[in-house]
Amino acid sequence: MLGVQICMPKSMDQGYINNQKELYSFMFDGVLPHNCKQDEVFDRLAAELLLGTLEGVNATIFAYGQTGSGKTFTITGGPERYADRGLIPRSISFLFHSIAQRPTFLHKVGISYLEIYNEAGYDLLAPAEETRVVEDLPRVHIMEDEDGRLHMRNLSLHAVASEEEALNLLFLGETNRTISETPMNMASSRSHCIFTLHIESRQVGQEVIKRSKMHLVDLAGSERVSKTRILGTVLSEAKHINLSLHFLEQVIISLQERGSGQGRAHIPFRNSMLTTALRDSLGGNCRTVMVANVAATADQAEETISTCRFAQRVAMIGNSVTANEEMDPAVLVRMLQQEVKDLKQEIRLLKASQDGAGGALTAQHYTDLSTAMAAYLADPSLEASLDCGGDMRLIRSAMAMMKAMIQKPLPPENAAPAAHAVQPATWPVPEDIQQQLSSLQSQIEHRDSEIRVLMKMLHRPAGEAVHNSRSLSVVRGDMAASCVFMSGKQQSSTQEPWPDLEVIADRERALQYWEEHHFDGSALQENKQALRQHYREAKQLGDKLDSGKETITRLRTELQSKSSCAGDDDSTAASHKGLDELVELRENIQQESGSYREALDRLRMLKPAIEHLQLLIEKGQTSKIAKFDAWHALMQLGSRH
Ligand SMILES: Nc1ncnc2c1ncn2[C@@H]1O[C@H](COP(=O)(O)OP(=O)(O)OP(=O)(O)O)[C@@H](O)[C@H]1O
Repeated sequence: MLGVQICMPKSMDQGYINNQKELYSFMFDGVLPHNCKQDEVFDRLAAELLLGTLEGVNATIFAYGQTGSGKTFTITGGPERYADRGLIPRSISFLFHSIAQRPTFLHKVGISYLEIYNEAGYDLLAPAEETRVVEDLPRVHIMEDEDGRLHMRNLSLHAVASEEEALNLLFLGETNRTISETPMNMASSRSHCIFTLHIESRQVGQEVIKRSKMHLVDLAGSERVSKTRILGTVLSEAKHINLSLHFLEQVIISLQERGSGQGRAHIPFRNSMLTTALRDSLGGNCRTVMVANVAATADQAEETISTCRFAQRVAMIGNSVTANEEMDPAVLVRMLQQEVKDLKQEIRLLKASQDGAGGALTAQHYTDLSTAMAAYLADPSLEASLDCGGDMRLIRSAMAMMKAMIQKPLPPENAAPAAHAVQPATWPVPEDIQQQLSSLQSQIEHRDSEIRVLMKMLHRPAGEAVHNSRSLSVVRGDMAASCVFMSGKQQSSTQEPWPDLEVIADRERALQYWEEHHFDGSALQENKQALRQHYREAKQLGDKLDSGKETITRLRTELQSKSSCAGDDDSTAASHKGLDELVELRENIQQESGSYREALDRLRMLKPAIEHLQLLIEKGQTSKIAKFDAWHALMQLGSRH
C-alpha cells in the first residue's frame, strides 16, 4: 500500500477562523507517477488479470477521474505515438501472444464495445458508414431472463481469431465513439465506454470449458456540474453523467457497508445502466482494478480529493473470485462418441487377431484408407483422429502410406498410392522420428504460407492502408479537427512573424514555412523511425527464416537417406552407429526448428505492430495537412486585408 497526501491551505476568503481541513491522506495499492510509461502501466495493472482470464477468472479495469485527467489515455491510449498505446490494444496483443504459448488449449475470443450516453446504451461495433451522432448507432437494452440474469440485447459480439482482427474492430469502435465539446475540454468524451474481451478456453481432449470476461472501462468525466459552467444539451448530458456516477457511488457505498457487516443487503445496481452493466465487476465474481486519474495541480485539488475519496471506498470492497468452469455438453457428447468408436475399433482389432488376419487387402481398402488419411491430414483441429478401420493390416498399411507420403507428398487428387509405395520399410525407423518428420513437413508447409503472407505485407508500398479504409475515413477527419484545436503550437503561432505575401501565395513555400515555424513533427518522425526499425528487423527475420528452412530441409533429407541406408547394413555395430547418427540428426533438426519457431513468432509479433505504425503515420500525415490547410486559409484571409 502507498500513501498519498494532499495539502489544501485554508482559504482566506472564509477568514482566519474556519474548520476547513488542510491535510488529506489516502492509501492505495499503487501510485503511478505522471511520467509512468504505458508499458509499465500495462504490466502493473493488466498482465496478471489477463492471465487469470485464461483460467476462467473475470476481470475489470476502470478509469475514474475528472475530464482531461488521462482516463482515455490510460484505457485506449494516445492518438499519435505507438508507444502511447493504452490498456485495450496492449491487452489484445498480450492475450493473443499468451494464447500462442498454449498449444494444447483451444481458445475462442470475442469482442463487444458498449457506449452509455445519457443513460442509453449503444453498440460501438456497428458498421460506421452512416454514423454521425451516437443516436445513429443501434440501441442496446438490458434484458432479464427467467433466472434473473441480465443480458445486453442488441450488443453485437464479434468472434476474432487474431490480434489484427481484434485491433481492426477496436478502430471501428473508436471511429464510432462520440466526441463533443465542453468549455473545460474541447475533446472531452461525455459518455461511459465498456470494451469487453470474451474469452473461452478448453484443454484439448477435456470437456471442461473456462469462460471469462475482461472489461476495460473508460468512465465519463467526474467533475461537478457547477464547476464546468455548461448549458443546454451539454448540461443535460452532464446531469446524466453526474447521476450515473452518483449511482455508481451509491453502489460502492452499499457494497462497502455490506462488506463491513453494516447491513444493507440490497445493492442498488439497477438504478442506472452503468451499474447494471458493471454489476459483476463491482460486487461479484471478478478481479477489479480501479485507476483513479488525477490532475496534480493546485487548482484541481478539490476534484483530486473527491476522486481519491471515491477510490478509497472502492478499495475497501472485497470480491470473492472463482474460475468460471463448466462442462460443455456438446464436447462431452463428442468425446463419448469418440470413446465408443475407439472401443468398437479395439473389439474389431481383437476379433481380427483371434480369427487370424485373412486375405490380402483390396484396391478398395487402399482407396478408403487414402481418403481417410487425406481427411485426417487436412483437418486442422488438434483433436483430429484417423480411423483405419480396426484391422491390424490396415493400420500397418496406413503407417507405410504415411511414410511414403513423407518421402513423396500425396498427389493433389489423393489417388491411392501405387503398390510399391505401401510396402513396409526394410529397416524399422523409430516411430517418434517418423512422427517428427511428418509434423515438421506439415509445419514447414503451413509456415511457408504464413511467411508468404507476412512478406507480402512487408513489401506493400508505404502509403497503402492495411486496415479497413471505409471505417477509418471518419477517424481521420475527427482526429485532424481535434488535433488542430488542441495543439499548443497552433495557439502560439500568432506570436510568430507574419510570412511574406509571396510565401503565402505559393502553397509549397507556405508549407515549408509552416513546417519550420509551426509544426511539431516529432511524433510523426518517431513513428517513422520505429517503422523503419521494425522493417529492418522483419527483413533480418525473413532472411533467418529462409536459411533456417534450407538447413532443416537439408537435415531432413540427410535423415531420410540415412534411415533408409541403415537397413542395408546387417552388422550390429554398424546399425548402432547408424542409430546414433539418426539421433544426432534428429536433435539438430529439433534445435533448428526451435530457432525457426522463435524467429517466426517474433515476425508474427511484428506484423500488428507494423500495421499499427503504418496507420498512425497515415493519420499523422492527414492531421498534418489538415492543420496546415487551416493555418494557410487563415494566412490567405489575413493577407487579403
Ligand atoms: N500520461 C500522459 N502522458 C501524455 N499525455 C497524456 C497523459 N495523460 C493524458 N494525456 C493527454 O492529455 C489529454 C487529455 O487526456 P484524456 O483524453 O485521456 O483525458 P480523459 O480523462 O479521458 O478526459 P475525458 O473525461 O474528457 O474523456 C489527451 O490529449 C491525452 O493524450
